[in-house]
Amino acid sequence: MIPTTVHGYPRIGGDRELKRACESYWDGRSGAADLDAVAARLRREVWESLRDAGIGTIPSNTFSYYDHVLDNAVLFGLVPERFRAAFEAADDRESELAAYFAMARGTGDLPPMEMTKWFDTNYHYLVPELSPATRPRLAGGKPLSEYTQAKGLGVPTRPVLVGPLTFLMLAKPAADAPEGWRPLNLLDDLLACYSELLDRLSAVGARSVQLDEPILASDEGRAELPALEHAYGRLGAQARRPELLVSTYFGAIGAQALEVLKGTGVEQIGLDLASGPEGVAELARVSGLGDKTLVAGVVDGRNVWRADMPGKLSTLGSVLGLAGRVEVSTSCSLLHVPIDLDAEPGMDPAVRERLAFAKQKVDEVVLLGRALSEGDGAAAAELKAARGSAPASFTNSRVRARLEALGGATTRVGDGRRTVAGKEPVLATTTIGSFPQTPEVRRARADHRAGRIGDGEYERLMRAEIDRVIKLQEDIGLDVLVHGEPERNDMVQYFAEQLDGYATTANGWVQSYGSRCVRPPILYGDVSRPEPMTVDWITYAQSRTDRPVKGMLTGPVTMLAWSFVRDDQPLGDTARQVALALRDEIADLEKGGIRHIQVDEAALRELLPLREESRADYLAWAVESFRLATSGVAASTRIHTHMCYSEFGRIVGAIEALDADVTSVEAARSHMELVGDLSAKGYRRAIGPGVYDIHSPRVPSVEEIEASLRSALRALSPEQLWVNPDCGLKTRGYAEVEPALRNLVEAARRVRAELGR
Ligand SMILES: Nc1nc2c(c(=O)[nH]1)N[C@@H](CNc1ccc(C(=O)N[C@@H](CCC(=O)N[C@@H](CCC(=O)N[C@@H](CCC(=O)O)C(=O)O)C(=O)O)C(=O)O)cc1)CN2
Ligand code: MET
Ligand SMILES: [Zn+2]
Repeated sequence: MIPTTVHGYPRIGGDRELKRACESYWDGRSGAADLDAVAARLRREVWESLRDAGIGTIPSNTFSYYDHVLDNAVLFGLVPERFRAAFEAADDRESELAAYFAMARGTGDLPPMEMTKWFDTNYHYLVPELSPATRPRLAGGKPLSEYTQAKGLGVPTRPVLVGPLTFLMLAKPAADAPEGWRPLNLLDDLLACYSELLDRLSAVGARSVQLDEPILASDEGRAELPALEHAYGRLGAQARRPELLVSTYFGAIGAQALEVLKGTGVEQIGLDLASGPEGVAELARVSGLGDKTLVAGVVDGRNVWRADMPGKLSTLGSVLGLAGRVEVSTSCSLLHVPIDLDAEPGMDPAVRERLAFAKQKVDEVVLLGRALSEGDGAAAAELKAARGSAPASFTNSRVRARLEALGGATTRVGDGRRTVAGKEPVLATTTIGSFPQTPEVRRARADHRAGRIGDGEYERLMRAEIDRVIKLQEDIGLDVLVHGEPERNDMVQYFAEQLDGYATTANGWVQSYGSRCVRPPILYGDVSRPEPMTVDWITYAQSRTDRPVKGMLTGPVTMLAWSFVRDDQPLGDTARQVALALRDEIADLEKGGIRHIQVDEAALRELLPLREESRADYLAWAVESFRLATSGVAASTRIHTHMCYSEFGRIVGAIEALDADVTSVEAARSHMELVGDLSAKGYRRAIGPGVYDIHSPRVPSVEEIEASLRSALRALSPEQLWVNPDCGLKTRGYAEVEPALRNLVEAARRVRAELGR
């Protein structure tokens, strides 16, 4: 029998039980015991469903209350200094959980750990903060207790940990670390802790342990081959330990890294054989893995398309002779896909029959294992149900003809766009778009969806909300207003619901960070806009005030990044179709009298390829599609854009090339690093480096915001500087948002006064 496994499984529960349990615990509506009980049940459900599906080796420790990188930091006592006392003092479950969630979410006085994207996915992890003073130690027992829980249920499992190299390379030096010191300097100390843990896991009976090293798919990871060799040389040579699976994913790792791993004592190597042909080629280049096990990641863990079974079988066939043993697997954890397609009975069958969510992917893995061991005959019928080519109805020739005709005509007629002076005050204040999605707003949408209220009533409620948000902003004294986005369930899904070529799900939730989830839409065919999407809402908001209201749209890159996208044409072609729809929307907004239009490219940095060699091509289509969307406007119309996530250093050129007048960016959790990046590279447009972190419930003081503004002004001219939070306010409550924005406006006023403006 060909063995099977998966690298990980969604942990939120089919009905988002984990989200509800956490939020209820945070609100004080339930206690630690309730939360732990939900968690134990969710873990059990995953293990049992994998077992019942016929998966051979089942992973454990893939569960997390908030984030698995945070869990790994806590496991090894790598807690930021400001949380240390509470962490060390925790002596019962309540205080332990309080210390854990404080790191993730912050407290009244303490800012949370920085959050950033997990490689090129929409999942966020918490960034460990390390310094030479940090002493790793085996401080927790989560992998042990989860292993034991599963064993008690009769399910032997393979505990999963973030590998030492990936963990250290994703960490950042704490503020007090000396210049030039790298977290990787802690490798030896940390390896000692992994060793101790492996020893203990072996003692409780674990047969194998999975160490995830996706960093090897990036250029940074590939540059650390000596560290790789050292780490796995050492762990591999350990006497008492379970078998080691070093799992790599999000791309091929290069023949050199593979050669290094092959030379160590680890028994199993996991390779991503789904993201391209390189994986198999590299395996051949190193002449196979000898007697090691190849965990062959053939079923793509990141998209929702059904696997091409004959193709997968042929890939598996080609690697069978290249390892001592081959285990069929997904390319990565299934964390990034929704749980069950069966929860989507309402979806268009023509689309639905082409899809596989986590549960269906598990079945694909099992089927491949069977077909491989018993010959294709055994599973012939199921194997034939391969995807086939897309039906003609997914194509829209009008869109294709229009794009063809437009060609490369995407230059803006810009004059004076870059001088802010005269149009808005210096240090103009604004927000990123969304205001709190209150329980009332969400309930109205749920009622509307369920037919409990009609279109008229829903529209009335949303307009009332817009009235409130406009009034509040006038009262606070913001310069450029927004309508608050109350009518949007999500900034991507909302548009996908109105575009042809896109399907949306009712229950296809995927974790984004902590308890926050999204339902990524599915872009399956040519995209077009049957009618205006936002014009009524925005023009309504503008009719309620004399101040300018910004229209809000989601840009092409972000529409793709946060969706599951067809894989039968280059992403750039798909982006152009989305851009064309946005171009029409922008023209309609302009016709409606809207003078500021923001096109969010929140995910521009996130989608940057992990390998340098693919970046220029990506940035070219990313910039081109943004300009296709925005270049139709008059010179007097202001184009804004917004990007989440810092570390813009390497894409400053592309940001400049977007040709947006004003760019607002996340900077609060990463302490204005980016302002330095931008000014060092000669960035001259207007920019709004977020002055406070919207991911935390903390209200920033006037003085704190003033300090941020002064620090930004060391690198930017007053004309260039806009003042705004670092992202949308949808996840916050009014109790925090109102004082925070009042402080923001006051801080801008004081700094303007200081400048005599
Ligand atoms: N797609 C996407 N990716 C993103 C972001 C983003 O905004 N969108 N932002 C960045 C950070 N990530 C985020 C991800 C999710 C959320 C978020 O707020 N998610 C909401 C759900 C948003 C949503 O879809 N809301 C729907 C459904 C809400 C819902 O759960 N309704 C209840 C019923 C509610 C009631 O009766 O009161 C239900 O269905 O059970 C709506 O408002 O219509 C959540 O998890 O709570 C925020 C940021 C990066 N990536
Ligand atoms: C995740 S980026 C968010 C941008 C969007 N306009 C908002 O304010 O919510
Ligand atoms: Zn944002």
